[in-house]
Amino acid sequence: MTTSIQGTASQRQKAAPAVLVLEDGRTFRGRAYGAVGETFGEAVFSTGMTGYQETLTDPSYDRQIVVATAPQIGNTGWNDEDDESKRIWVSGYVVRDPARVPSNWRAKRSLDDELVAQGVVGISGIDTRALTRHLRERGSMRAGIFSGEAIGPEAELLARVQAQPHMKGASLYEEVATQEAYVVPAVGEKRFTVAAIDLGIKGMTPHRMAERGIEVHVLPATATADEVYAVNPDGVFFSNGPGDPATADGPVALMTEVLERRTPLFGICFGNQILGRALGFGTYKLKYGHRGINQPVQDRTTGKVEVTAHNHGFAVDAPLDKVSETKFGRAEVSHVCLNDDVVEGLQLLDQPAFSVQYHPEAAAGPHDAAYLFDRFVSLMEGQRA
Ligand SMILES: NC(=O)CC[C@H](N)C(=O)O
Repeated sequence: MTTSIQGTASQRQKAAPAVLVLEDGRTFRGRAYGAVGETFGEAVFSTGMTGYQETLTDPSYDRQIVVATAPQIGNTGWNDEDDESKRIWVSGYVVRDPARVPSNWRAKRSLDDELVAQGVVGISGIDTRALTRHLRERGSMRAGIFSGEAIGPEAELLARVQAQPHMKGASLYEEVATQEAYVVPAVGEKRFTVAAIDLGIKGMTPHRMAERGIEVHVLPATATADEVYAVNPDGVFFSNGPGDPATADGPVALMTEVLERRTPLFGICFGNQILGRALGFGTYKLKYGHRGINQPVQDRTTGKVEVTAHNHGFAVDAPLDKVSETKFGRAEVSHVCLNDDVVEGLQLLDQPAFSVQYHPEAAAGPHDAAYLFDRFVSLMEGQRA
């Protein structure tokens, strides 16, 4: 049977006018979507055709206004199963054509209603193709969405957007990470224990480990090495997370201790950038980043190409064409994005540690990269042997 939800929140609010103001002065006028009010963040575009529920609840999107390039959003409503964390983290949502009647067997409410319930301000009815081309040409930039009574004179709105902090230099992981440690039990027989440092972890990540017999101890971003080793881990994991990796000095110091102890290590996204830094590489901000679920990546260790899920605005600056000597031995770029040659993975050759810039947990996204969790298991098995 199909559940359909009639009468969305924007219909109830009679779609108040709304405006998106970019920091370079470009504006887009549309209608309120979700909560009515105002919000600020870095405007970025995501090319995923599906998976908006996972995108909106991914903590790595903290303080970002996400533009959906897919023109129709909300068609499958909102369910009680696909959240990647406890709440929506995007600071704003920009869509072209919201579903008037969402329909899916798992839907419990409309996306619009969920945005209202969580107080997330959005805008609909704008030319998202023109906006995306603008961001691609000029780069991701600060923006504000104003709707209803929040719409004031444009010069004032622009001045407020321009007064917002930049994403470069933003330290955000502590504001999204858990305060309390918790355990995700292994599914079936327990084979390994992993300490997972939560810098904005997505729910699917411990789940992908748990289904491989791993008991996952998720620890706060501020965990110390003593707290990590108190769980007696076979491996340590560093999660994805929001903000500029150049600010993550605490996690870099913790990872350095883990590397010194030669504990098997795996990092995803922010975790890859932290490994880059721990090895002595720099990080930099991409012009408009990679966000979507169809990005081609080559695993240079096997030559295979995989289609992968991405959400990153920063990247590691490491040489693609040679093995680097680091303080933890030889390191190489293991994965590269075939669209633009951005570093998508790192691996150490003299000790068990690796990371990827993209999302093998693939929520939402293709499952091509799930083998990386098996690689982590192999490293832990190797250490025991
Ligand atoms: N998903 C992530 O972990 C993102 C990492 C970092 N905040 C970036 O934008 O590059």
